[in-house]
Amino acid sequence: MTKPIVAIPADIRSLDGATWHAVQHQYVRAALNAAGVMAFVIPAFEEGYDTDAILDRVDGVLVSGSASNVHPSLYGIEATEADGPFDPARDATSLPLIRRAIDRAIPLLAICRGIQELNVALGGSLASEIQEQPGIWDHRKPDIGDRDGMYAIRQSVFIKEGSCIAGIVGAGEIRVNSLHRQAIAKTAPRLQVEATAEDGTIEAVSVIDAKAFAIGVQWHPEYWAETDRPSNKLFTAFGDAVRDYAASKLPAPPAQAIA
Ligand SMILES: N[C@@H](CCC(=O)NCCCC(=O)O)C(=O)O
Repeated sequence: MTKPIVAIPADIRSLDGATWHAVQHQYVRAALNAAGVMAFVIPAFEEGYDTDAILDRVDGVLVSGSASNVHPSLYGIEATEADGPFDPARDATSLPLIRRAIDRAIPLLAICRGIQELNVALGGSLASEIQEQPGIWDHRKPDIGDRDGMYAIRQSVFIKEGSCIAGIVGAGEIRVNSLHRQAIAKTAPRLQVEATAEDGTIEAVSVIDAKAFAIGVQWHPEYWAETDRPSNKLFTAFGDAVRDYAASKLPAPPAQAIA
């Protein structure tokens, strides 16, 4: 069997006066080296998308982090300038992709902006500038020039006993990185909380009654997926689910001819 393929929805970025559909290398690298799957970058369009045409051709969906925020109008809040930056094309692409992947039992791993999109896609809401709330830590990207420093593992997360992630990395404390200023506020009805930080911030969720792997994490397992044990286990489990889904689509072998 050839390698299964995961779709990674792109961000819209401007570079050299041109518009790019972009995905950071760390997601593609983790998909290939830790999950053992190929990745297709899915362009981001505000209109005219055929979500099922994409999902017909892939075996999983990996929703990446990004500096942009989900538009607040998508969870019933009027946006201000301070809620940005926005990426309406990514919102319009990834939210339906998430909903349909869950409906179709296609494995889904949603990271950072991805867990926020998963929550909004299923009817939840987000809190902004969480570090300004009493008792909430500063979860933002550290002000450090090099990427290993930005993505350094520096925070504890507590995985709930009996959760899906506990079945992959074990229950209890793991150490993770953190690069976000928003977090889940109202948890979508179809999501269960799998892990929290010490300050109560929701760090991981799974889809209740999902027929396939359907997990969101607020941290970045992709960055250290080749070297950090919990990060590697998450990506390996995602890869296994993607392989199982790909195998389930193969035609049944022909019945043995009776001699
Ligand atoms: N809206 C989010 C975005 C969180 C996120 O995905 N962070 C990754 C940052 C990647 C980068 O800056 O390159 C928020 O909560 O801030």
